[in-house]
Amino acid sequence: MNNVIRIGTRDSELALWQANHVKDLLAKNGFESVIVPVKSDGDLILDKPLHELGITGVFTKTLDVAMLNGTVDIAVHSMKDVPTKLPKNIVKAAVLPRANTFDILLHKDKPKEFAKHATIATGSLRRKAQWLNRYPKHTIVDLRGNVNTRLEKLQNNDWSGAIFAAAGLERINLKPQNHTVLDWMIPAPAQGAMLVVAMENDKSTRKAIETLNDYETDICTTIEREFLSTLEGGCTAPIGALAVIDIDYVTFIGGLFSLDGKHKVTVEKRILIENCEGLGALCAQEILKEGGEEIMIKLKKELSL
Ligand SMILES: NCc1[nH]cc(CCC(=O)O)c1CC(=O)O
Repeated sequence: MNNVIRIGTRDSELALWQANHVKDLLAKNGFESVIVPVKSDGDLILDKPLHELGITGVFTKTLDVAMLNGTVDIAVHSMKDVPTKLPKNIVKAAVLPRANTFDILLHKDKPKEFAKHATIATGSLRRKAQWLNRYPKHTIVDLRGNVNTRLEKLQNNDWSGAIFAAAGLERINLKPQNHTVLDWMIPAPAQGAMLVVAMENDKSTRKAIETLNDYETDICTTIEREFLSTLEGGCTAPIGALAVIDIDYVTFIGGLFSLDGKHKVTVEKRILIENCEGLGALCAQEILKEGGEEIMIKLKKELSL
């Protein structure tokens, strides 16, 4: 490594905030770094097809390529966007302390009761399935784009509300007036956590980045992502998982939903942290046994996973 760590990031407001956050934390620990926004896949050329390098993530592939090409030393990601299997030669260098894990609903009308025929916007199958499970008569419309784009679309449509990750809104300093924290909705595995990845053989960079690792967030997100990978759901399937540590215990809740929200299987466990190895896989196995297998088979057909 040259002494200045090059931080690769996408150029959305949220991504830039996260990269700058890592830069600040590194500075506190005595490491100099510089932000390198990586724009589009267009100008990134590799000598092998992406799948041969194990690159699969829609949100992360641009930065993976930049790292493999040596344009940047590390990449900062919203951890929930990162496929559970990292590309060849790229490793987890640190998991940062977690922010708010919950989803929130932003709505135009007063919170009270949701109208019988509310229309809720979200592009996430996990959010859609859980919303329809709770409010079967509501309509879900698709909403995509980065956080700013989605907020704009909410303003310009007559939807009752739209669902966001609280962490994303808080990071770009948006505190909307009418909102409801959806504490009943199981978040995406690793929601609210940031992952810093580096090249496996870049020992000196990894040593610097490791100083940022948060032990508890690392444990919790490992369990959640193990749950996800055991279910073989990928990052788009309607699967939620949340592990929380209090003192010596970890409490895990995981759920698998059918796309229409009609079927759900959930699992909840509380165990001593020292016994938590394999907890994610164990809970996934339980889900599969208790009806999850049928949901997964149907899902894989519907999503062509
Ligand atoms: N897939 C988009 C995405 N990736 C990470 C965040 C927010 C930060 C986080 O959840 O950790 C968001 C926005 C959202 O889900 O509303």
